[in-house]
Amino acid sequence: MRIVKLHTTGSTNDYLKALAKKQSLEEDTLVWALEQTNGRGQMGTKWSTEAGKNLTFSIFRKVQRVTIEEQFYVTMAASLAVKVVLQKLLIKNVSVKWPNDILSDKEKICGILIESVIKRGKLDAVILGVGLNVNQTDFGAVPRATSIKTRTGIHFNLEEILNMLLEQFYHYVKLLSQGKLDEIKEDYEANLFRKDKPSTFKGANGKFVGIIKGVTPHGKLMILEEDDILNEYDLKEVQLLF
Ligand SMILES: O=C(O)CCCC[C@@H]1SC[C@@H]2NC(=O)N[C@@H]21
Repeated sequence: MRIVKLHTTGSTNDYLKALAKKQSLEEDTLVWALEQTNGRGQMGTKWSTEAGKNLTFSIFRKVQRVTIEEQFYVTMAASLAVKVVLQKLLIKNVSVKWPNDILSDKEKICGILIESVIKRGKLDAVILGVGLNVNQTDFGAVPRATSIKTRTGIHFNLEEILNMLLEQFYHYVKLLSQGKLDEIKEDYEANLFRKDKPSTFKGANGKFVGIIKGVTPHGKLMILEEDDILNEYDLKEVQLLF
Protein backbone atom coordinates (compact mmCIF):
# COMPACT_ATOMS: atom_id res chain seq x y z
CA MET A 1 0.00 0.00 0.00
CA ARG A 2 1.18 3.47 -0.85
CA ILE A 3 0.82 5.90 2.06
CA VAL A 4 0.78 9.66 1.61
CA LYS A 5 1.05 11.57 4.87
CA LEU A 6 0.04 15.21 4.81
CA HIS A 7 0.14 17.89 7.41
CA THR A 8 -2.96 19.69 6.14
CA THR A 9 -5.44 19.20 3.33
CA GLY A 10 -9.05 20.19 2.62
CA SER A 11 -10.46 16.68 2.75
CA THR A 12 -8.53 13.42 2.32
CA ASN A 13 -11.43 12.06 0.23
CA ASP A 14 -11.14 15.04 -2.11
CA TYR A 15 -7.36 14.76 -2.24
CA LEU A 16 -7.64 11.13 -3.35
CA LYS A 17 -10.36 11.91 -5.88
CA ALA A 18 -8.14 14.54 -7.47
CA LEU A 19 -5.13 12.19 -7.41
CA ALA A 20 -7.14 9.39 -9.06
CA LYS A 21 -8.12 11.79 -11.85
CA LYS A 22 -4.50 12.79 -12.46
CA GLN A 23 -2.95 9.34 -12.39
CA SER A 24 -4.21 5.81 -12.62
CA LEU A 25 -3.99 4.41 -9.12
CA GLU A 26 -3.52 0.67 -9.43
CA GLU A 27 -2.25 0.12 -5.95
CA ASP A 28 -4.23 0.75 -2.74
CA THR A 29 -3.41 4.31 -1.76
CA LEU A 30 -3.96 5.82 1.64
CA VAL A 31 -3.94 9.52 2.34
CA TRP A 32 -3.64 10.51 5.96
CA ALA A 33 -3.82 14.14 7.06
CA LEU A 34 -3.11 15.47 10.51
CA GLU A 35 -5.50 18.31 9.78
CA GLN A 36 -8.44 18.77 7.40
CA THR A 37 -9.77 22.22 6.67
CA ASN A 38 -12.84 21.02 4.79
CA GLY A 39 -13.57 17.57 6.19
CA ARG A 40 -16.86 16.18 4.95
CA GLY A 41 -19.40 13.84 6.49
CA GLN A 42 -22.42 12.11 5.06
CA MET A 43 -25.32 14.01 3.53
CA GLY A 44 -23.28 17.18 3.11
CA THR A 45 -22.39 17.54 6.79
CA LYS A 46 -19.03 18.82 8.01
CA TRP A 47 -16.45 16.73 9.80
CA SER A 48 -14.21 18.86 11.95
CA THR A 49 -11.81 17.59 14.55
CA GLU A 50 -8.87 19.05 16.45
CA ALA A 51 -5.71 19.02 14.33
CA GLY A 52 -3.25 16.25 15.13
CA LYS A 53 -5.43 14.56 17.73
CA ASN A 54 -7.51 12.16 15.69
CA LEU A 55 -7.22 9.93 12.66
CA THR A 56 -8.55 11.34 9.41
CA PHE A 57 -7.62 9.30 6.38
CA SER A 58 -8.98 7.87 3.15
CA ILE A 59 -8.16 4.74 1.22
CA PHE A 60 -8.48 4.42 -2.54
CA ARG A 61 -9.19 0.82 -3.37
CA LYS A 62 -9.99 -0.85 -6.66
CA VAL A 63 -12.89 -3.25 -6.38
CA GLN A 64 -13.37 -6.41 -8.40
CA ARG A 65 -16.32 -8.36 -7.18
CA VAL A 66 -18.46 -5.60 -5.75
CA THR A 67 -20.95 -3.87 -8.04
CA ILE A 68 -22.25 -0.32 -7.62
CA GLU A 69 -25.34 -1.65 -5.91
CA GLU A 70 -23.22 -3.68 -3.53
CA GLN A 71 -20.86 -0.89 -2.56
CA PHE A 72 -22.42 -1.04 0.85
CA TYR A 73 -20.41 -4.21 1.52
CA VAL A 74 -17.25 -2.13 1.59
CA THR A 75 -18.87 0.19 4.13
CA MET A 76 -19.87 -2.80 6.23
CA ALA A 77 -16.35 -4.25 6.02
CA ALA A 78 -14.81 -0.94 7.12
CA SER A 79 -17.31 -0.49 9.96
CA LEU A 80 -16.55 -3.97 11.24
CA ALA A 81 -12.81 -3.34 11.07
CA VAL A 82 -13.20 -0.22 13.23
CA LYS A 83 -15.46 -2.07 15.64
CA VAL A 84 -12.92 -4.88 16.14
CA VAL A 85 -10.09 -2.42 16.79
CA LEU A 86 -12.18 -0.56 19.39
CA GLN A 87 -13.03 -3.84 21.10
CA LYS A 88 -9.34 -4.79 21.13
CA LEU A 89 -8.74 -1.51 22.96
CA LEU A 90 -11.30 -2.71 25.53
CA ILE A 91 -13.87 -0.08 24.66
CA LYS A 92 -17.26 -1.26 25.81
CA ASN A 93 -20.62 -1.43 24.06
CA VAL A 94 -19.35 -0.78 20.54
CA SER A 95 -22.03 -0.91 17.87
CA VAL A 96 -22.61 0.26 14.33
CA LYS A 97 -25.32 2.80 13.83
CA TRP A 98 -26.68 2.37 10.34
CA PRO A 99 -25.29 3.11 7.92
CA ASN A 100 -21.74 3.93 8.99
CA ASP A 101 -21.30 5.49 12.38
CA ILE A 102 -19.47 3.57 15.03
CA LEU A 103 -20.72 4.18 18.54
CA SER A 104 -19.50 3.42 22.02
CA ASP A 105 -22.65 3.31 24.13
CA LYS A 106 -24.73 6.03 22.49
CA GLU A 107 -21.79 8.25 21.55
CA LYS A 108 -20.16 8.51 18.16
CA ILE A 109 -16.49 7.62 18.03
CA CYS A 110 -16.01 7.15 14.28
CA GLY A 111 -17.67 8.16 11.02
CA ILE A 112 -17.15 6.69 7.59
CA LEU A 113 -17.73 8.39 4.26
CA ILE A 114 -17.61 6.13 1.23
CA GLU A 115 -17.59 7.51 -2.30
CA SER A 116 -17.42 5.70 -5.62
CA VAL A 117 -15.16 6.06 -8.61
CA ILE A 118 -17.13 4.99 -11.66
CA LYS A 119 -15.50 4.03 -14.95
CA ARG A 120 -17.55 3.10 -18.02
CA GLY A 121 -20.70 2.78 -15.88
CA LYS A 122 -19.07 0.33 -13.51
CA LEU A 123 -17.77 0.68 -9.99
CA ASP A 124 -14.02 0.84 -10.49
CA ALA A 125 -12.86 1.89 -7.06
CA VAL A 126 -14.06 3.21 -3.78
CA ILE A 127 -12.71 6.02 -1.67
CA LEU A 128 -13.22 5.13 1.92
CA GLY A 129 -12.86 8.04 4.32
CA VAL A 130 -12.50 7.33 8.01
CA GLY A 131 -12.64 9.85 10.84
CA LEU A 132 -11.79 8.16 14.13
CA ASN A 133 -11.66 10.17 17.34
CA VAL A 134 -8.50 9.09 19.12
CA ASN A 135 -7.05 11.67 21.51
CA GLN A 136 -9.55 14.52 21.44
CA THR A 137 -11.46 14.85 24.70
CA ASP A 138 -13.27 18.15 24.31
CA PHE A 139 -15.96 18.15 21.64
CA GLY A 140 -17.43 21.54 22.49
CA ALA A 141 -21.02 21.79 21.39
CA VAL A 142 -20.96 18.59 19.30
CA PRO A 143 -23.55 16.33 20.90
CA ARG A 144 -22.92 12.67 21.67
CA ALA A 145 -19.27 12.51 20.58
CA THR A 146 -16.53 10.52 22.23
CA SER A 147 -13.01 9.24 21.60
CA ILE A 148 -10.68 6.42 22.45
CA LYS A 149 -8.94 8.60 25.05
CA THR A 150 -12.22 9.64 26.65
CA ARG A 151 -13.20 6.01 27.00
CA THR A 152 -9.86 4.53 28.08
CA GLY A 153 -8.01 7.45 29.67
CA ILE A 154 -5.01 6.55 27.50
CA HIS A 155 -3.29 8.74 24.91
CA PHE A 156 -2.59 6.66 21.81
CA ASN A 157 -0.07 6.96 19.04
CA LEU A 158 -2.08 7.64 15.87
CA GLU A 159 0.11 5.47 13.67
CA GLU A 160 -0.32 2.52 16.01
CA ILE A 161 -4.11 2.80 15.75
CA LEU A 162 -3.91 3.24 11.98
CA ASN A 163 -1.89 0.03 11.67
CA MET A 164 -4.38 -1.87 13.80
CA LEU A 165 -7.19 -0.58 11.59
CA LEU A 166 -5.43 -1.56 8.40
CA GLU A 167 -4.82 -5.08 9.65
CA GLN A 168 -8.53 -5.53 10.38
CA PHE A 169 -9.59 -3.78 7.21
CA TYR A 170 -7.56 -6.22 5.13
CA HIS A 171 -9.05 -9.13 7.00
CA TYR A 172 -12.55 -8.01 5.99
CA VAL A 173 -11.50 -7.03 2.49
CA LYS A 174 -10.16 -10.56 2.04
CA LEU A 175 -13.59 -11.94 2.94
CA LEU A 176 -15.05 -9.59 0.32
CA SER A 177 -12.68 -10.75 -2.38
CA GLN A 178 -13.48 -14.35 -1.46
CA GLY A 179 -17.13 -13.54 -2.10
CA LYS A 180 -18.11 -14.09 1.54
CA LEU A 181 -20.70 -11.35 1.36
CA ASP A 182 -23.27 -13.08 3.56
CA GLU A 183 -20.73 -13.49 6.31
CA ILE A 184 -20.00 -9.75 6.28
CA LYS A 185 -23.66 -8.80 6.25
CA GLU A 186 -24.48 -11.16 9.13
CA ASP A 187 -21.59 -9.81 11.19
CA TYR A 188 -22.66 -6.22 10.47
CA GLU A 189 -26.29 -6.94 11.37
CA ALA A 190 -25.24 -8.66 14.59
CA ASN A 191 -23.58 -5.40 15.62
CA LEU A 192 -26.31 -2.98 14.55
CA PHE A 193 -27.25 -0.33 17.08
CA ARG A 194 -30.82 -0.88 18.38
CA LYS A 195 -31.44 -4.00 16.30
CA ASP A 196 -34.58 -5.83 17.42
CA LYS A 197 -35.50 -3.04 19.84
CA PRO A 198 -38.49 -0.73 19.40
CA SER A 199 -37.09 2.63 18.31
CA THR A 200 -38.37 5.98 17.16
CA PHE A 201 -37.59 7.17 13.64
CA LYS A 202 -38.17 10.36 11.71
CA GLY A 203 -39.50 9.73 8.23
CA ALA A 204 -41.04 11.83 5.46
CA ASN A 205 -44.41 11.81 7.25
CA GLY A 206 -43.14 12.50 10.75
CA LYS A 207 -42.14 10.30 13.65
CA PHE A 208 -42.94 6.61 13.81
CA VAL A 209 -42.01 3.60 15.90
CA GLY A 210 -40.46 0.51 14.41
CA ILE A 211 -37.93 -2.23 14.97
CA ILE A 212 -34.68 -2.51 13.02
CA LYS A 213 -34.45 -6.01 11.57
CA GLY A 214 -31.36 -5.69 9.36
CA VAL A 215 -30.12 -4.21 6.11
CA THR A 216 -30.55 -5.05 2.45
CA PRO A 217 -27.48 -5.87 0.31
CA HIS A 218 -27.81 -2.39 -1.16
CA GLY A 219 -27.60 -0.76 2.22
CA LYS A 220 -31.23 0.05 2.95
CA LEU A 221 -32.41 -0.22 6.54
CA MET A 222 -35.19 -2.77 7.12
CA ILE A 223 -37.69 -1.61 9.72
CA LEU A 224 -40.59 -3.66 10.99
CA GLU A 225 -43.55 -1.37 11.44
CA GLU A 226 -47.16 -1.54 12.55
CA ASP A 227 -49.18 -4.45 11.16
CA ASP A 228 -45.97 -6.44 10.78
CA ILE A 229 -44.95 -4.66 7.59
CA LEU A 230 -41.24 -4.71 6.83
CA ASN A 231 -40.23 -1.53 5.03
CA GLU A 232 -36.89 -0.57 3.49
CA TYR A 233 -35.49 2.93 3.77
CA ASP A 234 -32.45 4.70 2.45
CA LEU A 235 -30.54 7.39 4.29
CA LYS A 236 -32.53 10.24 2.78
CA GLU A 237 -35.79 8.71 3.90
CA VAL A 238 -35.29 7.91 7.55
CA GLN A 239 -33.40 8.96 10.63
CA LEU A 240 -33.11 6.99 13.84
CA LEU A 241 -33.84 9.23 16.80
CA PHE A 242 -32.02 8.62 20.07
O1 LIG B 1 -19.92 10.62 10.04
C1 LIG B 1 -19.87 10.99 8.89
O2 LIG B 1 -20.78 11.67 8.40
C2 LIG B 1 -18.69 10.59 8.05
C3 LIG B 1 -17.45 11.30 8.47
C4 LIG B 1 -16.24 10.95 7.62
C5 LIG B 1 -15.04 11.79 7.96
C6 LIG B 1 -13.80 11.33 7.23
S1 LIG B 1 -12.36 12.12 7.83
C7 LIG B 1 -11.42 11.51 6.50
C8 LIG B 1 -12.30 11.60 5.27
N1 LIG B 1 -12.20 12.90 4.65
C9 LIG B 1 -13.34 13.59 4.71
O3 LIG B 1 -13.52 14.72 4.27
N2 LIG B 1 -14.28 12.86 5.33
C10 LIG B 1 -13.78 11.56 5.73
